[in-house]
Amino acid sequence: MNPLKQLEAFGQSPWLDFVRRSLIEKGELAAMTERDGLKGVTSNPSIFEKAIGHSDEYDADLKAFLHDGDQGVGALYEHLAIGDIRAGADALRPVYDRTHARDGYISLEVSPYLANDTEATVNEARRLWKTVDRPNLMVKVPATPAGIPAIRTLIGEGLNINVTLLFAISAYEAVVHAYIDGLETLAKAGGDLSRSASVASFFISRIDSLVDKKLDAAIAKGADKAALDALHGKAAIANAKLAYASYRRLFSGSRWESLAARGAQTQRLLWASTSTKNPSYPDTLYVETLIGRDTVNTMPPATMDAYRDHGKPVADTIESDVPGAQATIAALGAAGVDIEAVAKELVVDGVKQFADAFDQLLGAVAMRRRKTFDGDRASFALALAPDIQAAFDKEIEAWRADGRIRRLWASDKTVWTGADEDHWTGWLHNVDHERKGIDELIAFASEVQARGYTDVVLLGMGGSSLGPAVLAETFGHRKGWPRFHMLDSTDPAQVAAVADACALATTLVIVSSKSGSTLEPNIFMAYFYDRIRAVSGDAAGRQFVAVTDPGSALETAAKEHGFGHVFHGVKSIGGRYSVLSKFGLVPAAAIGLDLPACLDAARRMARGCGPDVPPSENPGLRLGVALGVCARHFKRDKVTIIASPAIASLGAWLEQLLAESTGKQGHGLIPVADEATGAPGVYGDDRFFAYLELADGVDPKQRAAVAAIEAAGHPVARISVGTPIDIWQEFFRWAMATAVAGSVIGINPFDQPDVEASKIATRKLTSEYEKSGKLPETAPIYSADGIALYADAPNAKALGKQGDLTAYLRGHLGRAGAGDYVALLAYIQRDAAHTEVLQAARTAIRDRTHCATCLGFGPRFLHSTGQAYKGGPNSGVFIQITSDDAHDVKVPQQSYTFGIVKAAQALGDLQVLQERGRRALRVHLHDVESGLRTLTAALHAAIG
Ligand SMILES: O=P(O)(O)OC[C@H]1O[C@](O)(CO)[C@@H](O)[C@@H]1O
Ligand SMILES: O=C[C@H](O)[C@H](O)COP(=O)(O)O
Repeated sequence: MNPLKQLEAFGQSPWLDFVRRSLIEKGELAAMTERDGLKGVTSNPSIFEKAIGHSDEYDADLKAFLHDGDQGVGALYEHLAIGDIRAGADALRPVYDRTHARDGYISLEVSPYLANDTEATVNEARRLWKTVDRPNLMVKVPATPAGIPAIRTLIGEGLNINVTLLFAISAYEAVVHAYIDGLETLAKAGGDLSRSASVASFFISRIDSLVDKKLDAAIAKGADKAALDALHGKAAIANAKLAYASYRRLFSGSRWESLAARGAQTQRLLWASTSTKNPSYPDTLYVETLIGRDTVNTMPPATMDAYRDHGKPVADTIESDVPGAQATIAALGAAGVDIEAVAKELVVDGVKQFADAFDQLLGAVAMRRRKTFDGDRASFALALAPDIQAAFDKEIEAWRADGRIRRLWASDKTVWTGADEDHWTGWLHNVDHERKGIDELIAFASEVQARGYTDVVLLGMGGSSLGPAVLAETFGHRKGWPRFHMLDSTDPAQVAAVADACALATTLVIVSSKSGSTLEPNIFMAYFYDRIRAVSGDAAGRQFVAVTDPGSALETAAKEHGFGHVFHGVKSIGGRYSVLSKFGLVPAAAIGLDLPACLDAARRMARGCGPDVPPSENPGLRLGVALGVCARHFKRDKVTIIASPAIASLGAWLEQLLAESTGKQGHGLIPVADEATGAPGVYGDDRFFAYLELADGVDPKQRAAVAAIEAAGHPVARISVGTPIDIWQEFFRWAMATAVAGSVIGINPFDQPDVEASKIATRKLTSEYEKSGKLPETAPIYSADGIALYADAPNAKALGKQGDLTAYLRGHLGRAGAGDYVALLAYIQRDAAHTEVLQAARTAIRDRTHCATCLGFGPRFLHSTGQAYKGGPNSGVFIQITSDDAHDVKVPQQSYTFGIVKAAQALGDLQVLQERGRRALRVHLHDVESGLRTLTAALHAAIG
């Protein structure tokens, strides 16, 4: 007779410790119930890892499931695992019915990540129970200190529970008490006790593996070899015998009898971990010795095959020689091996092992999901030199080992500095939310078209304007939709130029400010309202919409002026992360983008970076760790962004995200956007390169330049962006990367403490102006040919007295050394001509000094890179460029002009840079055009 079948006669049920789709689909599982008397199945994360991660049996199902719509990695895993569990349950259903709910179960384990959280375990078990929806499911819950109360609750609710990771008799006894308590609760609630089943999975081989190791260590240290050798391979079986004795004792007595009288089943001991790990032990050791009435032995296929082949069943071996078992445990104690301590260690290790396996499993699913979606078009690769790679790997492992990505998604502020970061993580979850509410925006888009707007102007600063600007530049003017303009400058010429470029009677104005109190959008709004009122009269307000956080002053003003719409932002999303909320979506709607497609792309990345995607497969996390590690450990903090021409505008958005988020407390990333790409030799060792290549718009020269940079050993992140719509993926990827880099660097990536300093200085200057009618003046350190130079005492001293402009500039640039960057901060109109000459100067400076270079137009950069320039590392050498304005423009209802505001902003900015001990020189041009020519000629001469 098949020895497996004989076990039944001895009161033991053989279960299979293995799951695989083909086993069920091909009918093998059902066949085993006949052939081997198989009565149940157990699974665990390691088993699913082997099944799903190492076979292609699930590929077709995964593809089909994804074909119906994008899913997160956790959902994909569950789809596959639950498919198997349901099919397995159905195959075992005849056994369940035949044994009247005593046998015929299949087990599915709750996520091992929750092993130390009672409430989360309870919720997860309930969810799985409901989802699987089979009476012969057992939910596996570990016997950790947090798991035991969960077991009590779940039994009380009538769920079938397989208690896993049991090693200690004390824990086992606590589990039995929890079971009996739970049954009493269930009885009180009128539950059917006879249909409620539970097993207590006592792990066997793992005990021997650890105890044997400890014995070997003791022998190596000089303990009595013969005595200790005799204990090898004995601990687990002895422990099991004592557990079985406890079982007999605990399921007796009046308390139990009254439950039994109501039909309650005992919670059987299930011997798990019964494959022998030490090849010198017989392969059927943990079957032969553990036969007992009312028990289960779950065996992996190899053990089952071995037992079927040469097993020799003997009844009640578990009850033989219990005094001998006690003596073994005592002898182990005398040898310094405390079995309770061993058990504790094994629980911790068991949770870790399953969590590690789960990481691998989810990683494998994530990889398949990515391949299914992206194919070869969208990819992400890091090229890191060996020393950086080693530090990167270490950090990645640290994130994996403590589940930091899950903590990040759970808004655990200790991932960062423990300040108020938990209040600022709304962007993590907002894409789904916006996707659900998309109809409101689609209706708004139809209204924009129906009203026949020719132009749309967005008024806003930093995070409130740069995302929309990327969209407008990337997608261009779409036929049948308004042309897009953006105003984020107080330069009077720029303010007027934007308004003059619009047909004001048919212009839609989007006033975009989260706080609603930012100076610039408010004065832009006043200006545009006046101008539009002049053409549209009292109906002017209808041409305006506001995007702002609920209850802001802007919302109040919008209502007063009869704005067409007020769209709300989300308070827990800071400005620079806000493109994934109405701040990006309202302008996107107004210029005619396919909103569902935008959000689907963003959601794909959000899911790809999800809490269930382990670090090895998580693209946002990997990028963030690379950025953080390079800055923190290798002084490679100049994040140089190179993007395909069609998506080049992403650079300005990335700048504000990276700089304002990370540049503080003397640390951070200095983004370098729109710098001409050069040969490897022009770059210092302080660079990190991010190359965003549009699959449909590859610039071969750029690609070759990046390849040369990579070959020269600089760290490079290569991101392949499939199509322009995929920039929505980049919005999420980089938001995640920034949050992660912030954690690695050790700062709060959601505040901007140093922006406020400039704002305060500016406010002081404008109120002084309102009182006195002028801004404070200091004497220049040099003045000639329509140009004046200003510096505070320390900077003036460092520069010394020089004969001409070129000499001053030479001296100032000479202060930049290895690891420094040079930034041109231009408070002039941002137009193509000005950009071109300043870019040329920038390239020349970079090529000559090998320093990273930045170009910012004021006041725009104040809400972007300005934070890092003041709060980040003191490695900047600044040239501030200001000018007289040929034509100034009045700010309605104020005593000041845009020119005054701009001048006050520049002065305030300079003051703060100087207070922070930055190397800063102000160059004032009396006439912008001729002054710029003189300045750039002098700059070229200074470095020539
Ligand atoms: O949307 P708001 O509140 O007008 O702020 C604009 C910008 O100013 C800052 O608050 C500070 O620069 C940015 O973070 C933000 O994007
Ligand atoms: O329930 C089954 C257990 O998870 C399994 O038997 C553990 O076995 P192992 O120790 O061989 O991993």
